Amino acid sequence: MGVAAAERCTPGVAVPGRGSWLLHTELGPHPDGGCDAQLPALGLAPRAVRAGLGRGRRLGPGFPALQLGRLCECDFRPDLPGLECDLAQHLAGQHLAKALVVKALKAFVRDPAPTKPLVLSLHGWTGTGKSYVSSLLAHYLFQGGLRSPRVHHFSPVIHFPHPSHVERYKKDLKSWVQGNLTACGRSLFLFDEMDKMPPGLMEVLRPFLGSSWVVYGTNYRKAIFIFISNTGGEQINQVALEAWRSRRDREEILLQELEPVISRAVLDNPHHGFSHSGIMEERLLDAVVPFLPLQRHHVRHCVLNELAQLGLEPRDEVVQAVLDSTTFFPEDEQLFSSNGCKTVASRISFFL
Ligand SMILES: Nc1ncnc2c1ncn2[C@@H]1O[C@H](COP(=O)(O)OP(=O)(O)OP(=O)(O)O)[C@@H](O)[C@H]1O
Repeated sequence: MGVAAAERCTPGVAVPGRGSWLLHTELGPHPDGGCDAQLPALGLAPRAVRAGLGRGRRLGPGFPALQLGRLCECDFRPDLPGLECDLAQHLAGQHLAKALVVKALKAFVRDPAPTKPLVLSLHGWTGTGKSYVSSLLAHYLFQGGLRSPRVHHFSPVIHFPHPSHVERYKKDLKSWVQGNLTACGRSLFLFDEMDKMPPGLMEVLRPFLGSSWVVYGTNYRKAIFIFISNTGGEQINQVALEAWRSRRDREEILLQELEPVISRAVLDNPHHGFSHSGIMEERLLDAVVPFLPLQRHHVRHCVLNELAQLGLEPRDEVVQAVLDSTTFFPEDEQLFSSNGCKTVASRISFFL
């Protein structure tokens, strides 16, 4: 998107950082009845509706399956132009992530009957925007954004399943996903800290991510799954560093260069949730999304974003103070921010 288009965008939205990533649901389906709760009012049994949707046949006069599909969109209110604008204005230094995410979502959202859920795996160094992009997706896809009852988070750091309890957690995780999808097929699942998952846990997700017709009587093909991890971050940084050393424009870095190194890093990491899950081997990921390390001018962009969020004018002395207090690597070139833009917000409040 050109600058002219970006200037026409609505102002950036307040996107809560990781600190406000609250868990909506304990393991188990969301307590509100979801779309199915609306169906008896129409004289329809949820099970019959799902069966009808599955076979694509009419359920009665005036209720073709597709109409019912729309009725069951819950909080799903996609605003892709809004997302594109926000990314163009506020996401710094991530040309590949921006293009990939928008392309994948456009294709998925426009398809009234997707053959499989959308599955994205985000990879990169700390503070480069993975959670930020996920929260923007939630905001522009679901009314209520991260707080929508259709947006579900799972983090091993919060749930902290002990390795010896994996079998029990597998059952819980399966019924959590299944229950939430039964309540609403249009659900977003965010799996954070994928590199800290106990081995074997993610295996239970495999049936939900593929293109099987129906699993456990639930239409799950309209769901979106996002997996987040730092695995592959070092390898992405290395490719970005080599590009810089050979004076290649950062925007010339191609997905084809990064995808294989990320996949290798994931497969080589026994602590990554995909390890032994079959998810990568069965090619259930629709996109591996790389996040590049952030340079000085990207951190500057983050500072300006943050000041605008606070309703403040850009102030050179604040921008400079934040940049001066940020550490960069590698030691010789001082090129990439050690923690991306992660500490920008807290540093600004210190220097204001
Ligand atoms: N590329 C970016 N463009 C604009 N702002 C960014 C970018 N990356 C990070 N930020 C800012 O920094 C904050 C922290 O980033 P975020 O939590 O998305 O990093 P992350 O990649 O998920 O890190 P981690 O791997 O440590 O979880 C964001 O809320 C956002 O304000």
